[in-house]
Amino acid sequence: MLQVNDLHAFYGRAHILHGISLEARAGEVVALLGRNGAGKSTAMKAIMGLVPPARGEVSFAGQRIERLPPYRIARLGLGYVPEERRIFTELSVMENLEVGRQAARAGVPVWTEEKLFALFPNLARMRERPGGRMSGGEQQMLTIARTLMGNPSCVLLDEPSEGLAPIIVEEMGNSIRALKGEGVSVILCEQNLHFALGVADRAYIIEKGQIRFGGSMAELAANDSLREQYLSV
Ligand SMILES: Nc1ncnc2c1ncn2[C@@H]1O[C@H](COP(=O)(O)OP(=O)(O)OP(=O)(O)O)[C@@H](O)[C@H]1O
Repeated sequence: MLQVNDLHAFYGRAHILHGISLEARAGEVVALLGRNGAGKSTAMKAIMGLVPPARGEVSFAGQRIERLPPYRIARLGLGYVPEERRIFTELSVMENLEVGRQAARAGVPVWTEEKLFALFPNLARMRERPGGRMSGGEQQMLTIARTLMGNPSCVLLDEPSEGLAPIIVEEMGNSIRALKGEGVSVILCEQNLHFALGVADRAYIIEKGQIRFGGSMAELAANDSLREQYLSV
């Protein structure tokens, strides 16, 4: 589905990603874990072409994408939800969703507003509400729902649980598990190991722009020293 091989990226002259390699298979939820500033967001931006990769390969749905502009990558069916929620505050929930609509893609789940409301029941109760009058958690769900309106086969979620109340974090976890149930692949950046353990099939740990671990959640849960060394727990 998505394969990253030896990816390097810079901000100006600052070398941030030092050759990361990772993959997400079809229908898999993969967590990219690491402390503040480890390079998680940059990895997602480099995959999406928002920070042009200096070296390395990214393949998505059988195609090389590391030289494509972000809008072409998105049109291939790779969705991206950045850390900062970018909803349209003046537009209603329904209108925000409409903005994300793309044509159906063969072999990929097709989303309608009603199907999304089943995934995010909170949103169903506020269809006409302007985005600016929603809580942070609701806005986060709306951003993910809008991305799904593009019928992606894989979505990159940058810290979906960040800043959310515990009950909303739980709902977010349910929604991500349901997404997987629909066959959508998910790669999520997280600092919250507990959240990742509840939703992901596999994890990578990134530190100083390098992958230090790749394995199952069970391996990670069993390895205290790994968690102490690289994660804020
Ligand atoms: N626009 C930028 N220009 C220059 N340096 C940046 C920029 N954005 C991030 N960095 C630096 O790149 C490194 C990796 O940042 P990145 O945002 O990818 O980390 P992260 O693991 O996602 O952490 P966080 O959860 O805090 O966003 C950090 O040292 C950060 O200071």
